[in-house]
Amino acid sequence: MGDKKILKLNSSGRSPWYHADGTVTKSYVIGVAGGSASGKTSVAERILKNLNVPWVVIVSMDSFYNVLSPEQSKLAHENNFNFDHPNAFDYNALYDSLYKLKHGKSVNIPIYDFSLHARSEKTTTIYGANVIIFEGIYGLYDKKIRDLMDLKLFVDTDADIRLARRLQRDIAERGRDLEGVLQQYTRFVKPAFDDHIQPTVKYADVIIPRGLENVVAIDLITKHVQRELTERKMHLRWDLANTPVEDEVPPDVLVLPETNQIKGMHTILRDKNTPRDEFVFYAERLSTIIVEAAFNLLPFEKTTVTTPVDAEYEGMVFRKQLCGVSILRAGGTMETGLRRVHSDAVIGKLLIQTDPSTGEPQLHYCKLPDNVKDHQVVLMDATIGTGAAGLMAIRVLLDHDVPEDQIIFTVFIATPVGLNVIAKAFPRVKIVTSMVDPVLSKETLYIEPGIGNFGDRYFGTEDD
Ligand SMILES: Nc1ncnc2c1ncn2[C@@H]1O[C@H](COP(=O)(O)OP(=O)(O)O)[C@@H](O)[C@H]1O
Ligand SMILES: Nc1ccn([C@@H]2O[C@H](COP(=O)(O)O)[C@@H](O)[C@H]2O)c(=O)n1
Ligand SMILES: [Mg+2]
Repeated sequence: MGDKKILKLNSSGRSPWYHADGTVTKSYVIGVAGGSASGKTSVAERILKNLNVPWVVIVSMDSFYNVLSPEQSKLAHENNFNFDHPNAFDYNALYDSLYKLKHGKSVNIPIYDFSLHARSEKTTTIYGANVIIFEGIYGLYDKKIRDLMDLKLFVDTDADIRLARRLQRDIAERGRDLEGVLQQYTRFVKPAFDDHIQPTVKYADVIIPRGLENVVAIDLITKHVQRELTERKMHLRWDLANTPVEDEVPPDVLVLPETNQIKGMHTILRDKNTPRDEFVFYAERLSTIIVEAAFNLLPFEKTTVTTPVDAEYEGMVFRKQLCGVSILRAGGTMETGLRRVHSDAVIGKLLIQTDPSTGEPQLHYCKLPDNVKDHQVVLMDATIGTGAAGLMAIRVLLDHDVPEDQIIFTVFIATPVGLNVIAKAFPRVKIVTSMVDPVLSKETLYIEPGIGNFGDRYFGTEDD
């Protein structure tokens, strides 16, 4: 079994947008170059904040410094290694990572430790992105890397201010002393800037004089990127205040017919006074019906069997492998239903937690069978509210090479807004829900009338 643990994702989310013809809307890549301590990292962070769109990541060139030999490491600790020469970086690894990210694949980015002059043990896993902000002194140096960029920026800050800031920062944050910073600066940093970094300004689309202070330039850049994202239809937000509300259920979503039986089960499940054992019974009964409906969408083949009276019966058989993937915890409530319908199904699990204040999802745990791509996947959650957790779960499945049309997403309740978010991003994923609830509260992100916290009611953890 493939077992990945993602400790913390230090970005504001992720996912490129997949189309019905299998093509991907590539991530929007912004390159930020400039001298050391010109404000590249600060500008990248400010753009990320001001953009206010989901799934923006910053990739720093520092993560791609070449690994030093013991001799080079010794020189580095004596401030005698040239970290400012263009050859100090691994451009191939950098290109591979940016290319993968731009095309919706996940990457592990090393985290650099300036005190050790080495990559730390930790890496950050990034699952694709809408916007990638790539920053570093040689951000615009390599042609192949430049060609991945949609927007190229150069931060232009006076040399004396750069030196003053570098002194302060490197002493406070990078374990250096005054003498060492000055020695490194005069010997390597300044000449490299003049000879190699400053000349890359010619590749920039926009020069930002004074970096972070230049509020007007940052504002113009932010607006430009937002416009570009809107044109590429990558403007979906988790902040529902700015999300256009869509009342219509997308045409391809399968909503179970509202029979008395379904309505009766919903009545029991939605009633806050329903005791837990009854809740569990009806949740499992309803999940069985939902999974049965999902099964009808799976590919069956014709087959012939012989009956006990030696007659032939022309029937249908499901020959594919089935994997149920529950979005923990609430998706686990559908597992019994899945097993009742198909006892051979293997189960995968994703722990995705949504920040209640922003509605933004984070992937914390991922356990999927190694060959998940060869399975028909029934993705299970209790509800689709904003659609954020579902989007991330689908993104993770695609990243494990599960074709989009091999995924069926099953839930008890969905909102029109969440259904639209998912259907637009992943039009070939089939969605099955037993009911659609009209309201998703913009304040609390609760579904109304809703069922309450499905996981808590099912697992009996309401008082935890
Ligand atoms: N406009 C600014 N005013 C004051 N300090 C700044 C400004 N911009 C950046 N800094 C500080 O200067 C240092 C260098 O900025 P940073 O963004 O790390 O530059 P770079 O990534 O280009 O090396 C950091 O300590 C940062 O907090
Ligand atoms: N081990 C290292 C690696 C790099 N540097 C210096 O960092 C500068 C690049 O980072 P910025 O955030 O300042 O762009 C570069 O000028 C190197 O001199 C280092 O000191 N030690
Ligand atoms: Mg920096």
